[in-house]
Parts: sequence; C-alpha cells; structure tokens
Amino acid sequence: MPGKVSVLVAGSWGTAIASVLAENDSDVWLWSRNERQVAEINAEHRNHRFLDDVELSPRIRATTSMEEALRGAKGVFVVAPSSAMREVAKQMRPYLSKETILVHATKGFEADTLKRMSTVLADELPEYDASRIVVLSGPSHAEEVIKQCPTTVVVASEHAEAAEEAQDLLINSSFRVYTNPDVVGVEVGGALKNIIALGAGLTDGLGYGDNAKAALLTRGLAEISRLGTAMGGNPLTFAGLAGIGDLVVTCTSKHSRNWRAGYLIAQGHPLDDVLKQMGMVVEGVKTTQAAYKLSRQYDVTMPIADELYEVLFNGKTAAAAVEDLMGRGRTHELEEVAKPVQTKWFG
Ligand SMILES: NC(=O)C1=CN([C@@H]2O[C@H](COP(=O)(O)OP(=O)(O)OC[C@H]3O[C@@H](n4cnc5c(N)ncnc54)[C@H](OP(=O)(O)O)[C@@H]3O)[C@@H](O)[C@H]2O)C=CC1
Ligand SMILES: O=C(CO)COP(=O)(O)O
Repeated sequence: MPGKVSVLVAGSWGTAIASVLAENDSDVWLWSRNERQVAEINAEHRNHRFLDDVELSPRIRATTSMEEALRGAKGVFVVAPSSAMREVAKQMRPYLSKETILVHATKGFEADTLKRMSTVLADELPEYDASRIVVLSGPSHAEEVIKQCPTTVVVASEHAEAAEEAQDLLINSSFRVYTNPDVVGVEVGGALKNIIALGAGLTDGLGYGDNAKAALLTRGLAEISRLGTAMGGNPLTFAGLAGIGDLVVTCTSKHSRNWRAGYLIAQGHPLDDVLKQMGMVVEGVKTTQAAYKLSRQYDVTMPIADELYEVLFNGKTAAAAVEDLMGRGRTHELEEVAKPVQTKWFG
C-alpha cells in the first residue's frame, strides 16, 4: 500500500503532514522553493525555519524540483498558503498524473476572485477530474501533529473513493481521519474560523475573559454556518471537525497564529508589524476581507466579521468594535441562522 507521496510546500503544516505520511511508511517527497531549506532537511532531517525542535523521518526527502516531487506520486498534498495556491498549481500542471490522489490542506479564499481553494486547483489543473479533489481540514495544529498528539481531521471530496484513499494514506493511531462529501462546507468552515480566532485574540488581549470568548465562538459559528450554508455547504458540517472543532482549537490554542495576531493588535501593535513579527502565514487577515465581500455577495449578516474588518483595515479600536457588537439591535438567537437550508443536503 505505501508508495511515493509528495507534499508541496515545506511550511509548518506541510512538514507535519509529511511526517504523518512518513509514519505510515510512505516515501515522502517534500517540495520547497527554498534551496537552503531543502539541503537542511536532506542533510540534518530538520526544518529549521518551521518546527525546528523535531527530527524528521529519513523517509522524508526534500527537493526544489517539482518534476522530481510529482513524478510517480500516488498522492499529492498541496499545503501552500492561499495566496500561493494558484502559483503552485500552475507549476504542478505539467507533472500531475490524472490517477494521483490530489489533496489540499489550505484554509483560505483567493483574495481577488474569492474562490475556494479546490476551485483554484480545478482552474489551473484542467486535465485533472475536479470532482476527485480532496480537502483536508479540522482541528490540527502542526506543532502537536508532528509530536503525534492525538488529532482528528476530516477529508472531504465529492468522490467518496478519493476521500477514502486520502484517509488510507493519512490515518494512524494518533491521527484519526473522517470522510465527508461536503467540500464546500469543509473549505468554508476551515477558512472562516480564522476570522473568529483573530477576534478571540483581540478580546483576550483586551482582558475581556471567558464569557466574551464563549460568545465569540458561539456567535462566530452562527456566522460561519450562515455564509457556509448560503454558499452550498451542509449545515451539519459546521457542527463537525471543520466547523466547531477547528473553531475551538484555533480560538483557544497557544499555537494559533491567528489568535496571536489578534492578541498583539489589541495591545496596539500595527497590523503590518504584527504580520512581519509572526514570520508565518496568518490567513485570517485576508479571509476577513474575503468574508466582508462574500457576505454582501450572498446577502448574509456577519457582524463579527464586519467589526474585525473595521479593526484591521479602518483603524477602529478593538474596544469600540466589541462595544458596537454588544449594542446591536435586539434579535432572536436563531433568527439569522435558519435562513436558506440547502435542498441538496436535506431533500
Ligand atoms: N500551521 C498549522 O498548524 C496549520 C496550517 N494550516 C493551513 O495550511 C496553510 C499553510 O500554512 P502553514 O504551513 O502553517 O504556513 P507557514 O507560514 O508555516 O509556511 C508557509 C510556507 O509556504 C511557502 N510559500 C509561500 N509562498 C509560496 C510560493 N509562492 N511558492 C512556494 N512556496 C511558498 C513558504 O515558503 P518560503 O519559506 O520560501 O516563503 C513556507 O514554506 C495555510 O492555509 C494554513 O491556514 C492548516 C492546518 C494547520
Ligand atoms: O488551522 C489551524 C489549526 O487547525 C492553524 O491555525 P493558525 O493558522 O491560527 O495557527
């Protein structure tokens, strides 16, 4: 069963996924554009820039050659930041076999087009059957996965067999993998939870406590479900690993870059400085812009995402944003949640 699989790119999450695949006896080719990083991984079995404290399996070989990474691979895992997905997909096209299982694990939308990541892959890989694309998501900080802490994730594909093949490649006793046919819900849940995690960092930075955090998580989930359902996702997906599961971990974990960015912004650090200081991708910032536009396109109310947008891009203080959220007009808890339920899921 194990054979060659490739992982593109060698950031934190790509390196952790490569480690899970290597634990399962796959021969893993980890692609990076960075020659020094590739040389370090091959010589020292360390990714010094990301997850430096863990020794990598010798089953993981790094390369800067896309051809070497993809040729003969039975599975390809694309783990680029959303801003790089199209560029990476273009480079894959000449070498990607139609038989390969193609999985992406990116949480975000394309900034200009507002497209989901599987759609960006489908655009750039027209020879590949788009219905077989698999999305990997769920509560899974790389720092814990690479140390084999128990973790549960979901793989979604319209094509049940493709999802099961991805499940086979990944599942082991510390990495439990569920399948789900709802690509839209899993992608939208994974992307939008980063906005709420930024908000949780903000309220923690303001010292607002656990009640505020619980409120953000709960009302944040209502916003995620509302937009996700309007975009075609199954409402039940948001009660699962790619919804509430990932929301909980990202809003409460010390590992979350989105939470940390929110925390620093609440303390008065300018957004640009925070992003530079972080040195890793903080998807929630661009996703807040995307959600601002998508909520208007789909005519759904997203007050938390709107307030985050004002804080990040229009200079509103976090305290004023919380005050405005608390002072909104009275409403029924379920009023805005129950809008359009997709017939695709419930007949
Ligand atoms: N970290 C985590 O725990 C998890 C992350 N994710 C998601 O995975 C995705 C990737 O995040 P993560 O690995 O954490 O990010 P990191 O910041 O750790 O790493 C980003 C990587 O992307 C590479 N990269 C950026 N632009 C390009 C490009 N144009 N071409 C090739 N490589 C590029 C960087 O390379 P270089 O060093 O050369 O710039 C770097 O290796 C995000 O969508 C994130 O939300 C999902 C679940 C868990
Ligand atoms: O998606 C993640 C965990 O599931 C990672 O979240 P951060 O990008 O906020 O670190």
